Amino acid sequence: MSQVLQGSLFDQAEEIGPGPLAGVRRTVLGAGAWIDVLPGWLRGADALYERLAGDVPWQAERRQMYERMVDVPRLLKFYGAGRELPHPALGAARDALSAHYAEELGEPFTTAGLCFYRDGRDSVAWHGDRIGRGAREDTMVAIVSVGAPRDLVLRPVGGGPSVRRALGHGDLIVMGGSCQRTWEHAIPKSARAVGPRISVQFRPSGVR
Ligand SMILES: O=C(O)CCC(=O)C(=O)O
Ligand SMILES: [Fe+2]
Repeated sequence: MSQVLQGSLFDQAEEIGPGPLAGVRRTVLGAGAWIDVLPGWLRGADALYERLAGDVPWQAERRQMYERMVDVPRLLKFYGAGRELPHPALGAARDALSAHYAEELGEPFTTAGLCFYRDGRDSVAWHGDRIGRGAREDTMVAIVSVGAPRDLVLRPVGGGPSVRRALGHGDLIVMGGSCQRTWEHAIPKSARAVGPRISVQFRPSGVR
């Protein structure tokens, strides 16, 4: 077993890679939206966290917010279709998801967006992934999380009860159906001392 895995309470797997998808559980959110969740899908998640934290050329970005330029509160790296991913386990995960959802999605997952939440101050504000086709069409966004758990919260556009899932340590969540149009999602800031988390979002081409 590699040095990096020793002392891990969560994940003693020697191989880094996706497990079977048979255990994935669907929750129907309503308005044509659903989420599929499979805790601990990615084996060796602690080791993968270490590799991605160290190897990915993370980028700090600034974005216009009204009149001001502000720091994006997380680090980012986007891999477009056909680009080599920073660890082979991510390609294996993408391909396993593409195979599992082939019939329902009708196209493969092709891109990988990576986010690095350094601590509880890093976050993603409420949004749907609507830069591309997700604004008009049903689609899927599959997210694998490594590192410490952070809450992903979903709420219906226009109000209603929210849905919360703590994601880390190799957990999978897939947002599907109308989820990007009819629901919003966020990773809220946390006042608690939370460890770092990396998420990998797989999307079909043209969804962003
Ligand atoms: O980190 C996550 O799990 C969510 C990221 C997200 O919603 C996005 O990048 O669009
Ligand atoms: Fe998103």
